[in-house]
Amino acid sequence: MSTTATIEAEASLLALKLQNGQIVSYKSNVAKDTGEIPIVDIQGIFSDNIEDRKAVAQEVREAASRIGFFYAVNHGINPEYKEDTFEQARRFFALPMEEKMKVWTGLMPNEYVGYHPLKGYNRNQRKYNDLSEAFNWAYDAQFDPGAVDKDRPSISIWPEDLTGFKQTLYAYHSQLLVLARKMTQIFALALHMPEDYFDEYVKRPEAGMRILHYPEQEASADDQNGIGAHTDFECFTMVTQDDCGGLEVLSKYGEWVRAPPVPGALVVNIADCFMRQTNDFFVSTVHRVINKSGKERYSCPFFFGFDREMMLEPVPSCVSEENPMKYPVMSSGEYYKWRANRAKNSEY
Ligand SMILES: O=C(O)CCC(=O)C(=O)O
Ligand SMILES: [Fe+2]
Repeated sequence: MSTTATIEAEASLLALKLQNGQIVSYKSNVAKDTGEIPIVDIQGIFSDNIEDRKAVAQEVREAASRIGFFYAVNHGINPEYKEDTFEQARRFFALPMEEKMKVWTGLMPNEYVGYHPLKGYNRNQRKYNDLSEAFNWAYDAQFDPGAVDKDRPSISIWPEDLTGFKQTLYAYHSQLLVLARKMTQIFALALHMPEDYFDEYVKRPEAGMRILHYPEQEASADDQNGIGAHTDFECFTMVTQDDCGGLEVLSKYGEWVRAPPVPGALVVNIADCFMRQTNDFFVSTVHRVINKSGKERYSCPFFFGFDREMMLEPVPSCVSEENPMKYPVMSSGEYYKWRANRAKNSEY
């Protein structure tokens, strides 16, 4: 089956068909600095005073419903975790191809874990394949300080002879997991729901993480992406960037907006499960990376979503008789499996 590359939709609009079936249009392929992505100081989420937590939730509500992206600062995670993770990323991606292919994601049907080779995908049907490689791993109850079920097996695959690799990556994963559960409560407040509304959904969360390596790109942005335009699958993502830049976000006005690194910040973005559950109130915004920094870029997204067993029922504050649910209800697990398969299918 052939899918759309960049097509001339109208006289001056460009369009893309995404892996989730959505068609998006934009005015120009050139990104701008518009300052549309807000910086949210999230320190108040740790306060014992509900009013402090609600104040952060209000800013999150605005960002999540307008552009679907924000920078979270004062999140409390020691920057050493990031540095240690990037050191492991450099070590892993420098391995010979045959070593990396021992944990190839193709060995794990229906799952997104393992190694995704350089130029393995062409998400937007560009002239050259996407110039990035990645290693993904999944939630492991052994490394979850809040685990309800420590013996639950994890689905990840790990390289054998890389001492300290798994431990270092999970050290950061655990920190982000704790923050993500807290942020889930803030998202509940942001939706004008009780703070514990999603607690049951995240006891056994979907909490995948990945390290990515983007070599310096020589081809033009019209001919190649680092990672092509896409939306994420889960509820929300927290991205750790290095200082190269290159992340771009598609605004609802059809403009590519740069999301440059902000020191110490995590980039938080809404993903498709949250958009579905909030009946499009939260927006899962299309994004991509093009590394024109002249340096090797590394990044580390943490994807947080609901227990695979839970149904993606609409959030009550987001539906009404006048605004009925737009999406069929399915379990998170069914949705992830569908998306993982589409993402790994090179036709898209
Ligand atoms: O590398 C980044 O900054 C973002 C990567 C990304 O969007 C993804 O892996 O889904
Ligand atoms: Fe993404």
